[in-house]
Amino acid sequence: MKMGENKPWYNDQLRHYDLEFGQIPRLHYTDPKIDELIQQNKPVVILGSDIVKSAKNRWTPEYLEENLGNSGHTVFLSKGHKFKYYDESKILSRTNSHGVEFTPPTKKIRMKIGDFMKKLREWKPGQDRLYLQQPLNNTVGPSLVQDFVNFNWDYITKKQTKHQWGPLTSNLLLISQEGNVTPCHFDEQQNFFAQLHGFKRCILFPPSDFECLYPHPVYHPHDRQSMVDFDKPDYEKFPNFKRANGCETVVEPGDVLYIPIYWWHHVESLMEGGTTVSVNFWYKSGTTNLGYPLRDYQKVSITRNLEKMLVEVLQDPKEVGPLLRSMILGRYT
Ligand SMILES: CC[C@@H](CC(=O)C(=O)O)C(=O)O
Ligand SMILES: [Zn+2]
Repeated sequence: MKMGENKPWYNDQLRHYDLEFGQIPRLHYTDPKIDELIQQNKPVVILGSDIVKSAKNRWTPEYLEENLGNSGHTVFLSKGHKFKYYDESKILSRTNSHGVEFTPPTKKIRMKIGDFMKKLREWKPGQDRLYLQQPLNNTVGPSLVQDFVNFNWDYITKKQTKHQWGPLTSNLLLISQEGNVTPCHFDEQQNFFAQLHGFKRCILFPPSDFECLYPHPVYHPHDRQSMVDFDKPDYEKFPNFKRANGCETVVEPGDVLYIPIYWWHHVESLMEGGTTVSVNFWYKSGTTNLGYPLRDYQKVSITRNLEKMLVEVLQDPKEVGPLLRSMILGRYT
């Protein structure tokens, strides 16, 4: 079905990209195919579950303003609609002493929820955009704690156990201004991404699209982020981007999207769709029993470890390319 038909949004609320995307399966939570897909490390949208029923459409921006607590939260500011993540610890690292100039694309500040909501209400085009991204912790108000306790932890924990995931590491609360984009990246955790208010378009690519999405080097602050600007792809620098095999869905309140570990994902709050609220559940991956042939995400993990070791031992990132070329050209190619 074309995106947007018989749906509470319109196609022109979706940003336009050069690629065509398949559809991520959307299955009722009782469908056994869900476990098959999770086992295969493939994405699926879980429908009609009560996983976050206690927060679905209840965690509205106004309710959160009342109940999130007054301790101040992490807010990112951006000049444009993109909020590209960067690892602050890698800005100052030694390997960057080789003149890798890095200007953070967003500003990270702490803001009280009341100020954040006021800024959202008064926002004018041309002003910095805002995105609140705060791990849920014990500073939230009692009403939110109750809602959180009332998530369907039985269902979630059963999935975690059945698929031998590691421990839950965090739940990131996301309050996004309409139209904001989190550009394409992958995480090294399993993720149940729950949509609570408003609509978000999620475009996912398999780990095997590594060669099409050109991640920054591991030592770079934008490690795990794609170098390709989806709004204006540079096909000279990134020719394989046109071969990327994306699939997409628009998550609605109550939907839970399984974003498998090492899967690339681009997330956008629909334009003119109002403020959106999501919460994710990040799990460490379980112990990897290496079966052969290796899975695509296992190969990505191996290349990352290799890259880290080479940068560490060579010290100068500019030596990694020549060394790898001399090692493989004419011998493994
Ligand atoms: C972190 C922000 C992003 C979600 C995501 O990347 C994740 O849950 O891993 C989004 O919703 O804008
Ligand atoms: Zn992510």
